[in-house]
Amino acid sequence: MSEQTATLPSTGQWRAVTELGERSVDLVAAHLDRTLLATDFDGTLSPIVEDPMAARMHPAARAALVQLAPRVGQLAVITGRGVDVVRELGRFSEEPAFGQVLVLGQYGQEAWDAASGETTSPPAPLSVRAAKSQVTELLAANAELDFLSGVAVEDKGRAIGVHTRRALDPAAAYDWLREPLAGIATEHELVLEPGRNVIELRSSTTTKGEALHLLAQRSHPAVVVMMGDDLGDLAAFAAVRELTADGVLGLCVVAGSQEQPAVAAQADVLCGGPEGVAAWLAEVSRAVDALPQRER
Ligand SMILES: O=P(O)(O)OC[C@H]1O[C@H](O[C@H]2O[C@H](CO)[C@@H](O)[C@H](O)[C@H]2O)[C@H](O)[C@@H](O)[C@@H]1O
Repeated sequence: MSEQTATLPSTGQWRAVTELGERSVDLVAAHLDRTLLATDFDGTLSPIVEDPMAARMHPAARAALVQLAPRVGQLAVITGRGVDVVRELGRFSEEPAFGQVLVLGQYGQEAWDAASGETTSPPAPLSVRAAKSQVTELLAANAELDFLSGVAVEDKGRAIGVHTRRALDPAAAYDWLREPLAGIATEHELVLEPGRNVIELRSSTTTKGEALHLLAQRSHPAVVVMMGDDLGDLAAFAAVRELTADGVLGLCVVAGSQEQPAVAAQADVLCGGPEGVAAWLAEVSRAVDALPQRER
């Protein structure tokens, strides 16, 4: 990690880390109608909370996106969540400004297109059911281990998330669970996806990087922005660099956190949490408003 990314900006602040990052606000504002603005949900738009179902988009991020969404080339949410859940938590259907948003869920396995109202969701393999039973048995069989108390299983249909945030000792629970969960994943040919206080066992090998490439093929953007905070976003940040090599202006905006410090190394723009992401989006929105009418 460079010196630039070693220190996180304070909550609600952001800092340019690269030369492109320095120009990020003006670049996106100037090319807004040819920008693919892609974002992760949890930890990026939505502050991390203990109960996954209590996650909500930060009001300042929502306000900025409502301003930008009707004018941006394509707004897309690429998330580990299922599309139905993220639609509900993000209240995307309620807001007319989000009428063109695309949501790619479960790392690109599911899709919801707000414009057509169409949801694509292939059937979930049965192996996930069997894996869930084994995880439940594993937790029950080790109930005497105090540090595991509070571990919760999230059923996402085609994946399960084993959450340690509310465990008595989150770090100990996470470390202990890694090996048996890896064994269960291998047995059922599932992918092990580590994240912030969560270990997911998922049935697809698709990545957020592949999802971002598909979006770019569809919208032919001049600028691609990916905003994320977690290990699952690294593939999308790598895709931004690949698209940059193909001549697109690619920007990685990282919602920095103490929980996942290594992700900061990918940043062109490093933000102090989702509040910092909201501040960067708000600045882009102000820069768009400041442009002469004919350039918007
Ligand atoms: O790709 P994302 O949109 O970032 O989704 C990744 C996972 O996010 C959720 O878990 C995370 O957020 C929770 C709510 O703030 C938090 O309690 C948990 O510790 C985090 O890992 C979600 O529950 C998972 O299904 C997503 O895959």
